[in-house]
Amino acid sequence: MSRDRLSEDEITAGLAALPDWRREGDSIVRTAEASGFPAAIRVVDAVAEEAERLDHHPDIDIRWRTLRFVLSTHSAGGLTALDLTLAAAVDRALDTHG
Ligand SMILES: C[C@H](O)[C@H](O)[C@H]1CNC2=NC(N)=NC(=O)C2=N1
Repeated sequence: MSRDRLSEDEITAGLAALPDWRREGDSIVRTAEASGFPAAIRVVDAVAEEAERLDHHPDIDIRWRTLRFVLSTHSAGGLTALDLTLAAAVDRALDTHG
């Protein structure tokens, strides 16, 4: 998958399909509450599997059962298609394990 930076139009279109994510500068961010701390860790574990598969890794803040994911492509200095793909994987992990 391309690690080229997305255009503003591509970012807008991508975020339309990811309603739980918001833009924060050169990143996209989602905060979510799991049912408890063990569930939050299961979400992170599932995201870790997918991040390894994609070779693309989120910044994650864990505070008890509140998770905050910050996605950007560090090597590109902004957002790429990989961030949208990883965002969808985070959404699935939260649906399944959160
Ligand atoms: C060598 C390896 O492909 C790179 O270091 C990858 C690993 N995971 C990564 N994750 C993110 N979010 N951005 C990157 O630029 C990045 N680079």
